[in-house]
Amino acid sequence: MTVVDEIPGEPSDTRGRVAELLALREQARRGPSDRATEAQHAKGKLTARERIELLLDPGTFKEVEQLRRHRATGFGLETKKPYTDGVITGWGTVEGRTVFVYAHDFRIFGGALGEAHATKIHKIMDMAISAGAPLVSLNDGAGARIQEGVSALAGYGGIFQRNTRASGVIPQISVMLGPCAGGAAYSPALTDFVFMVRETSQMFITGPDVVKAVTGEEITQNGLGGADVHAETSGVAHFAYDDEETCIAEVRYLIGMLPSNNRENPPVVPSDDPADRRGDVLLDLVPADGNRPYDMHKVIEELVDDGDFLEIHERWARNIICALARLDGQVVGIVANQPQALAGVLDIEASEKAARFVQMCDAFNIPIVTLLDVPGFLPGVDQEHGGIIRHGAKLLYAYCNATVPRISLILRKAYGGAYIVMDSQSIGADLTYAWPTNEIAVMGAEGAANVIFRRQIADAEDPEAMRARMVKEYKAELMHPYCAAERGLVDDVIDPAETREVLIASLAMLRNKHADLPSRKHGNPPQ
Ligand SMILES: CC(C)(COP(=O)(O)OP(=O)(O)OC[C@H]1O[C@@H](n2cnc3c(N)ncnc32)[C@H](O)[C@@H]1OP(=O)(O)O)[C@@H](O)C(=O)NCCC(=O)NCCSC(=O)CC(=O)O
Repeated sequence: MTVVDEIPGEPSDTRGRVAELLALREQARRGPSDRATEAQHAKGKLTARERIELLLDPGTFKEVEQLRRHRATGFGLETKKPYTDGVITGWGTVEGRTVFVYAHDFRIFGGALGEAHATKIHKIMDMAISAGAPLVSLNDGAGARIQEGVSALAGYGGIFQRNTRASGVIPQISVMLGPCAGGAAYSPALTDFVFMVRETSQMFITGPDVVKAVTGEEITQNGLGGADVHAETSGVAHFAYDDEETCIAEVRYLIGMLPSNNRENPPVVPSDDPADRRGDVLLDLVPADGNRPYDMHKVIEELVDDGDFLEIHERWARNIICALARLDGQVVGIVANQPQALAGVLDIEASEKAARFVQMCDAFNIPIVTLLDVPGFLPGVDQEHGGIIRHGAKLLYAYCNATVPRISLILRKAYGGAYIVMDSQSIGADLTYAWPTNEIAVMGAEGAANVIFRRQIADAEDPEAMRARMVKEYKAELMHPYCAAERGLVDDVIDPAETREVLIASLAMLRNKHADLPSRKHGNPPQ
């Protein structure tokens, strides 16, 4: 196919030229063939343009480089030069705010990335960075375009470099809507959020065939890198949905919670939910007995505007909850231990999950509210050998580095290192509150008594009675909020029913907080 073949006749005037342009545009818009579109639909997938229509406000999409074609030769490429080169790029709006987008067109070379395709993506990324607006990638591509060899690989490099440069400057959201292998999987890993759709999207560095050849393991594409695997086991995906429509609707919802760039604050949505609404239900929701589990989701629901929150990494590392929500219309990031999963302990995965979330909130001017009910870090050989020290340090580092408003509330227990890590006053929380059920201590009473009263217990006539007495004494002496309150380590002990009002008043006070870190190229965070 040549350009000349496609231009009808010899247009002699401007109207003729415009007709020619419209014909070319229509050809680019339609894509390769109806058969290819039917094949895409038959796989349960939408086309790139249908996806863009779902993502953006109706009629707002402005396409860039629609008439771009590759100039590669060899392997028959010189006769196959489709417009767009397999990726549709441009911008539009989501709820009236500018958003940039690129979408692989699987109908063209399986959405595989060649040189022209890559440079289109580079351009749209540069535009998004310059304009200070979020970038959404709708991924459905087979990785590097094999026929273009090293040029395709270099094209990926340019994307990765821009992803990294844009990190913390504009929100970057990757939506996985097809098989994404090799190079196609690295870019999403560099972005802020990864969305996947069950059954139709996969991410892996090497596919099942290579895995079988190298390790002998037999596995399906979904078993290796499907949405559930990445949302529950690897943590690569933040969100997983059953269909593309729901997935893209949730992307729009997320964008509504984020600022356009790191120089703006997140959008405020006025709320009818009264700022001083009491939460008496909290008095029964959280048992005073520190060993009894409860669902922290219900606490969050009670505190935030209209009970509405968006949980990130909902099914990975469930012992910690990370969510975006609004308090009196202002977006906040909530980090909360979940006593219902592994007693809310901090382990390797929970530390990694929360560290990335805290970092994201800090980058995008989202105040952080931390709800503590944590028995400590998870002991065990697996955890130690897996590097709990450096993974736990990631969370510590993220909090210590965060300059956004930070408020922490200790609901019940807060023991040892986990207490310090979860945004204690000593690592820079702006305000710390405690409920009367709070217990801040180096460790739980039983463990503490066994260590510090070991001799008295061993020498006693009735060791068990002595142990019980010592535990009781330790609890009475240390395990209540007033030790911390007396030392100024919590700013106030509050009635749980007043928590929403206290948080909202504290956030209002901190709205104009400004803090600078020491001048440096960048820190060297634990990895
Ligand atoms: C992505 C797939 C699972 C999709 O399978 P499907 O059965 O749905 O579709 P399909 O195989 O018919 O492919 C659709 C069309 O896309 C073409 N096609 C597929 N992969 C291509 C590629 N990488 N480069 C160029 N064209 C490619 C096919 O030839 C076909 O063209 P036509 O329609 O003309 O017949 C499979 O195509 C696949 O495994 N592709 C190879 C993936 C890969 O190894 N990529 C390189 C990664 S390495 C990399 O990126 C760098 C690195 O990290 O090392």
